[in-house]
Amino acid sequence: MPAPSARDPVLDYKALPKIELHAHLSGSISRQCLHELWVSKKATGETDLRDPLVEMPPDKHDYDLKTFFPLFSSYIYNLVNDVAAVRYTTLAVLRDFAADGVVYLELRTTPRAMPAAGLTEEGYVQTVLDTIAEFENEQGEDLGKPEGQRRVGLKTKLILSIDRRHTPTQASRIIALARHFHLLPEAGVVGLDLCGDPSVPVNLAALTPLFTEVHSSLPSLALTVHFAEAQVSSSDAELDALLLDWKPDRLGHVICVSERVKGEIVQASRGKKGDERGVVDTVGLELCLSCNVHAGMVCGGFEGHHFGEWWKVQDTVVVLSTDDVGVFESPLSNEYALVAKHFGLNRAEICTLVRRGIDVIFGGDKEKERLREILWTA
Ligand SMILES: CNc1ncnc2c1ncn2[C@@H]1O[C@H](COP(=O)(O)O)[C@@H](O)[C@H]1O
Repeated sequence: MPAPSARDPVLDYKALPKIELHAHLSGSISRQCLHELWVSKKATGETDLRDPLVEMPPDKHDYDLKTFFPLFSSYIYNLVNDVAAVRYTTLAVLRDFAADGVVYLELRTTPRAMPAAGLTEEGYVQTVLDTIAEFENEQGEDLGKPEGQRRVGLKTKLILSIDRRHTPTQASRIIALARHFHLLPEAGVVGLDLCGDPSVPVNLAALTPLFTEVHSSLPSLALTVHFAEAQVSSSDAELDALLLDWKPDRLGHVICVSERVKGEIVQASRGKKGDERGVVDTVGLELCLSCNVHAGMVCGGFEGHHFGEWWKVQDTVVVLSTDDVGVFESPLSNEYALVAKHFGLNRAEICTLVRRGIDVIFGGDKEKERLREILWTA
């Protein structure tokens, strides 16, 4: 669809309908939402944590890989610790993405049991899926509005994350959950992810057979992995196993890659054309500029980001993503503004960049069709 203001050379990045494919649920909760949750828990004596606005001061974005991961294990997970909190924060995250003009979201989250609240890992996933359904119903009411006042709705699918810290038993349980929820009629879960602190060694010997098995027995369940996020997680052994044995459909971050590995990525992408799995036919690269720059994961600021190297490569598809908008506070609309500013993309190139993302979503052909209709062509 052409943009309502197609002749205006200045793009309204918020109004631009966008695709977000790399967003961690717990990292996408805004400070304000965490604060509201804290206020209500404090009032009922349910928490003795510090105010999130003190713990994560507004405008502090320079979390590096050492200070970033403990935010979850030592703080956010202790605040978001029951069904009501998961529901409240998930709803807020969905509303924030929708308000920023995101029309298709693949949200990822690590299934987390909350024994004190009587919640199992399965119950956690069910709660997130129920909240997505609730949000979509809430949006549905918008369809009753007269034409011209309707928003294009946000459609959300879920990816289940396995953390590098997980034992093979935990990983097997999450794969089984993904399989279960993927096979339900609504198929709310569309993929698996490998995430977590890159400084934690990943147990490739144990995980590789698990991932290759699910890939071959349930090809429609797609796979994305955090790839070469830091030097310490970029050995040849790790990158070769992830890329060549696991055969992921998308790669997150892709920072510390040698020329040889870059060539392998392009080859893997070309190889997908004839891949009988056919979830996507090109490897997608989920690139998160603000996160990488603020966390000091790349050198040379925004201009030095490897987006500049990849976005014109025809054999792969780059999808701009936010990673953890709650922490780094750069919404997807701003990520597009940043690439326009630092890499000189014009209006047509931005629209093309967004539309190319359609090819690497995990959400199926019907959703691809909807996106082809609603994403701007110019
Ligand atoms: C710097 N970028 C990143 N690299 C690797 N893993 C990341 C991440 N950002 C977030 N996570 C992973 O996502 C979890 C929080 O969301 P969920 O509880 O799953 O919804 C974190 O604990 C971490 O394992």
